[in-house]
Amino acid sequence: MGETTTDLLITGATRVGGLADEGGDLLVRDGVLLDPAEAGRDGSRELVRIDADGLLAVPGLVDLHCHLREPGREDAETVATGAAAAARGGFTAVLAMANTVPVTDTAEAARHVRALGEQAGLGAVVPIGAVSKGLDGQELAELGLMARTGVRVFSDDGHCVSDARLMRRALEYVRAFDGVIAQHAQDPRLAGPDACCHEGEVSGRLGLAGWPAAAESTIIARDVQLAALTRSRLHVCHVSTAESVEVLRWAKQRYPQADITAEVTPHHLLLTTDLLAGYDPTFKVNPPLRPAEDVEAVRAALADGTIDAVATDHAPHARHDKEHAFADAAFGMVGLETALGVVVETMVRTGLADWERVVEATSTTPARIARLTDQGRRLAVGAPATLTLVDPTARAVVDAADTRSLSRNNPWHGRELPDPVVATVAAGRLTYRR
Ligand SMILES: NC(=O)N[C@@H](CC(=O)O)C(=O)O
Repeated sequence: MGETTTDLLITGATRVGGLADEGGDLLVRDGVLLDPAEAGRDGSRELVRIDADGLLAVPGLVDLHCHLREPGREDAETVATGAAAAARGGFTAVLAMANTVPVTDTAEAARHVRALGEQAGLGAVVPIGAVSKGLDGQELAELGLMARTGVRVFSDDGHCVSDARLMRRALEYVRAFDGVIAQHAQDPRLAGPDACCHEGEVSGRLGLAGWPAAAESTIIARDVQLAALTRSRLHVCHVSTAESVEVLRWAKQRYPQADITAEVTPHHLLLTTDLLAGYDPTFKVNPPLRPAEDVEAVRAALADGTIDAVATDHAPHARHDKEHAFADAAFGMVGLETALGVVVETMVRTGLADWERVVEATSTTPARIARLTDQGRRLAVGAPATLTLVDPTARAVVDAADTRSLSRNNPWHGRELPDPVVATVAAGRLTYRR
């Protein structure tokens, strides 16, 4: 962050992250946290104050998994609008999935996404590199060249790396530069090409083709063993079933030499497959919404650390891709602006997790998985001024039209949820203020 002439003084916040003893005032200058006693000492600097009495100050949120659609589908989202939605959601860094047009499968494509994020200036936009060229699951993409531009997370998300040999080679390859393979675990051979929801009682009643839960957990069972074999880093995207949780719990114990992590989305923490009864394609998502037993299992897994992190899988879609008969509509739902609210609703209000665990799951741990050294840091003097101010009690009714995203495929529309994010500061810059 460059030199500025304005300081930001945040007063009265409660810091989460074992630092309450350092007091609630925070002084931000040139992208760094300073001793608040310095505030106002240098008369040449302007001082902007934020009264944060009653608020929590947490390290800025980091999203391991979102779709920003640029290049190629700027009608659904751009890096700038996605970054604005992220800032409003309390995020100071987001990782942008590779399934753009063209795919982020070269060093140049990765540099382009990063540069678009820098232009937007609303927090870090970090490219995820494709595992396979064109996401076609056949040949490895330029993993090493992308790594040289700073890419550490590789994923074919939207597609499973279903070929076990390619998956093994990808895991072996990324070890050289401490990369991680983020897998969309779903065996494409276990369901037909028409699968559009969870296979079970609801899909049977509605006459829709489904994916069995086993399509997810069987791939995870394979991949954790490949991670152990290669002593590499595996991250499992959007875990959605009870069996997947059981496999992960076993694998983390069984293979301490492997570095296995997993994420869950906000929507899989709260929404169930019953919502499909009205055939509303807003609720069509991949992996699909599951029965209540699965929702309960992923919540418990997030609480006990079997699932390490929350990631949004923000998947904006233009109206003309989403407003179709259920079977024909695009998969995905937006989620950046509501993510923390859903986590508070499902984990904090239920007593399953405290704010320390929320900070771990939404900031510290995702930053570590993505190797972002200037994110997820304790809010202490000398650390990067990258933080989110949170009102732990505020609630609001979600309005899909009230958004910084270009898309409206919002499954929370009309629902009352916690509305915690009051302000976001990314590398010293106020990127959102309510
Ligand atoms: N998560 C989704 O439902 N959609 C994702 C990709 C995908 O996983 O299909 C998208 O890019 O739209």
